[in-house]
Amino acid sequence: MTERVALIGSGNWGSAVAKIIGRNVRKFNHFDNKVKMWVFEEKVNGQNLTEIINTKHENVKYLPGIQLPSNIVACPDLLETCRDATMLVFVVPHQFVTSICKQLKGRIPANCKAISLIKGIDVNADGFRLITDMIQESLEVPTCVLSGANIANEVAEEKFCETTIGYRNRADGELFRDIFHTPSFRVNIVPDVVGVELCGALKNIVAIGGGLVDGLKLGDNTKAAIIRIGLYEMRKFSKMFYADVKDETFFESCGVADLITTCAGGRNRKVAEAHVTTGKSFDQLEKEMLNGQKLQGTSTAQDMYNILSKKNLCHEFPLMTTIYRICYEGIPPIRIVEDI
Ligand SMILES: NC(=O)C1=CN([C@@H]2O[C@H](COP(=O)(O)OP(=O)(O)OC[C@H]3O[C@@H](n4cnc5c(N)ncnc54)[C@H](O)[C@@H]3O)[C@@H](O)[C@H]2O)C=CC1
Ligand SMILES: O=C(CO)COP(=O)(O)O
Repeated sequence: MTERVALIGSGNWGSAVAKIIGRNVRKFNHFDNKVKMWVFEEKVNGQNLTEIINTKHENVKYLPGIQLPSNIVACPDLLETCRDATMLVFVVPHQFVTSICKQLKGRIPANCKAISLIKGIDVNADGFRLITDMIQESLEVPTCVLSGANIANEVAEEKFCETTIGYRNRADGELFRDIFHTPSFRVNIVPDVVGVELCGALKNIVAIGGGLVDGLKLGDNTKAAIIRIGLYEMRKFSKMFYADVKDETFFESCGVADLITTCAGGRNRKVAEAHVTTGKSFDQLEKEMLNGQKLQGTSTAQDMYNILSKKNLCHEFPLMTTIYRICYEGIPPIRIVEDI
């Protein structure tokens, strides 16, 4: 059977993986060579971003300077992008997934499989859900996850790194590995969707902590302590809510490696550092510094705080709780070391 891949999202990470997927589908006979990529349409210098991508083969706004393969076709219509797909790659900021799933519900082929590259969780009045569960339940498609130490610009420049795919069904994990694995983007597949996904979501909160430490000029030992305590709280939270999460997962690229890279070079780190040095709010800095890209760590800190406070568990997660309070209650950033 010929598989047809559709990409849902075209930001910084979405565009970097488009480069990989566009090349990889050409290497195998079991993939259609054309890959449609849904673009949230916007004007860039008066021109539609989809038109720019389809003529210049470059996402000039979200991944400038990187050539995309010509078989990546930008499409502004979500339903048209996914109409005949058999493999859906979700790669949008997590706040947009609910509305995307609502639009796609009942409108995709029955034999579809999905993978989420999204780092975040979904919190509502009843509790919280993994993004993979949300996709799987609303679209009724088996859903894997991909997460790792993968700063998009470095991946797009083909600097070596690793990543982790979590699968429920091994055949799906292997099929998705085919479209992502390259010599410079090494994929390991593991049977722990929940562990891989929670690592990716929760490390963004710790990355805010890493940036606060940088802004306060507390040094490398303090940063390492934040990373260690963060890893501990990530594992504790994951196992508290999902007893089957595996310890080994925290040693994969999605675990300790992603924590290290994001605390060194990610957007969450950069904006948190600027929050300390300028005193400006995270929302304002996101607009000023990221040119349309989205921060995930602050809203995930809020999501996690909502979960913990409802269950009277904040005292068991002092780092995550303090990061929330710095972001949303305005307590002084130095409390990151005083309150843990
Ligand atoms: N950028 C990176 O280095 C990495 C990002 N990720 C994760 O990938 C996911 C996607 O992030 P990026 O591709 O970096 O996105 P981004 O933050 O670069 O870009 C934001 C995207 O959201 C779109 N958008 C804006 N308003 C929208 C709306 N109302 N509805 C739908 N889309 C809208 C924009 O058009 C743009 O494509 C996130 O969960 C992120 O944590 C994971 C690994 C690396
Ligand atoms: O997830 C990432 C790297 O693996 C990117 O992190 P930021 O969103 O903080 O840039």
